[in-house]
Amino acid sequence: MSGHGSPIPMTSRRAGPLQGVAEVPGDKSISHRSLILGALAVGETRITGLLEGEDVLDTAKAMQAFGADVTNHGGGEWSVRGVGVGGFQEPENVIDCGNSGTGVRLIMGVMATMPITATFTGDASLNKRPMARVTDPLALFGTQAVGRTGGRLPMTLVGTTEATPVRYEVPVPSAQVKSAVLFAGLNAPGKTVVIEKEATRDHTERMLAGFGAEITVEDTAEGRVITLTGQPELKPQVIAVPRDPSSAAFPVCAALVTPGSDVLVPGIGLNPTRAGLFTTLRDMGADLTYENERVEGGEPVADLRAKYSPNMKGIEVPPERAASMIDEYPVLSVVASFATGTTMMAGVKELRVKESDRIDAMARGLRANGITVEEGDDWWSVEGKGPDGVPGGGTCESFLDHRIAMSFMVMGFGAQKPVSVDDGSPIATSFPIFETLMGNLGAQISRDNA
Ligand SMILES: O=C(O)C1=C[C@@H](OP(=O)(O)O)[C@@H](O)[C@H](O)C1
Ligand SMILES: C=C(OP(=O)(O)O)C(=O)O
Repeated sequence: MSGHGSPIPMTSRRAGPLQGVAEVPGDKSISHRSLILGALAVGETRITGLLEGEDVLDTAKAMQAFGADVTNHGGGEWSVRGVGVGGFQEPENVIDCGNSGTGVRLIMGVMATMPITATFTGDASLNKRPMARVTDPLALFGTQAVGRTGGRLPMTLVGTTEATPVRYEVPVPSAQVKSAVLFAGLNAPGKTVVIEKEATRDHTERMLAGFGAEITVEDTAEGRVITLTGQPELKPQVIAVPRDPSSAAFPVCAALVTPGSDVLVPGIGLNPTRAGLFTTLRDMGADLTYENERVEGGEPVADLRAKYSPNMKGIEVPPERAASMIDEYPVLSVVASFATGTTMMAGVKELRVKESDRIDAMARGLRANGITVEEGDDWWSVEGKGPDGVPGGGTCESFLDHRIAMSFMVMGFGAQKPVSVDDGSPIATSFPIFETLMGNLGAQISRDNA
């Protein structure tokens, strides 16, 4: 859990080129779902490459509290002995999901249609985030929720004993909301239907099918229509978690803005619902290539090669691409600072309800480093200073948000003066080896404020 220890100030500065191979950790979204679906299967699911970041470790603890048997065998190998759909026991204590929106929202969905009561909490960041987007559709199944004003954590959910399946059109582009409804539908008899107007990451659909659930996805005029048949027996799986494209974004973007760099980031999942950043960087003129393209575990995968790219141009990022790169806008805004011209990012209101208000957090930090930023409710734009024109020299607040902290570290590698963050401790939620990995490529990060 982040935010419970002392803050870790960090500073990054220009050093030589970044070179070498960056083996980023396992995908966070798939790691959460591997533990949760493993806990709902009958028998033992084995997982390799699990992300051992704080967010996922909190989900592992939660699955244990609900009665699954979760074992860490070391070296990223885990096993989960599940209790079957509907089989969770009532936890004896409050479930603390730390910094993780994905963890808390998915787990709320799972327990919502079981005859148990559970209370959820998180850190200062998670306890500010909206939960009604999940508890509203869960109420349609018959689940009751009582939380703080505005639908905030801590919050108690009383699972329903008589779930009826629902048909729900997700009002915001959110894979967490979609997944919570599908997971609740698992223990409702009959067909639960979820409709999303814009496609969001589809790991839940793919993994439910992999665990043996009956699930169909249709592209219609209404949007993506997902139909799940409730009360399946889920079969335990052997899962190799692919490396996280959202973590790969950091060494990739660092290489693009650091003179002389050439970095290989192997084995990155390029599921189209996740790969929007890489398309955008290529549209900007980044020297980013896909090598050794292949299919692994049913997902497209490639080795990414990123080289210093002094000729990038600002672009208008297509709003319809937002969901496929939603966590990557902070680091994209850093790359945009090193491009020529303006980068416009629209249709991104969801950025305001992440671990921090990411438009506000980035705008403040970018301005502190000499960059001009404009913003509206659901858009923002960054004026590029060119490859060698980013002043730097600022200290930025990370607002308990790992992606804000890592983005400003990337800025410092290419800026004229060092860039600092007040607290890099949240980086451990999703990318615990970030400092070591960047250091091995030749980057300079120190634990102090310049
Ligand atoms: O389902 C998931 O694993 C995630 C969904 C996204 O959140 P939203 O559903 O709030 O868009 C994303 O930002 C988060 O990092 C992971
Ligand atoms: C938004 C994120 O995570 P979560 O919603 O799970 O806290 C993220 O990792 O960028």
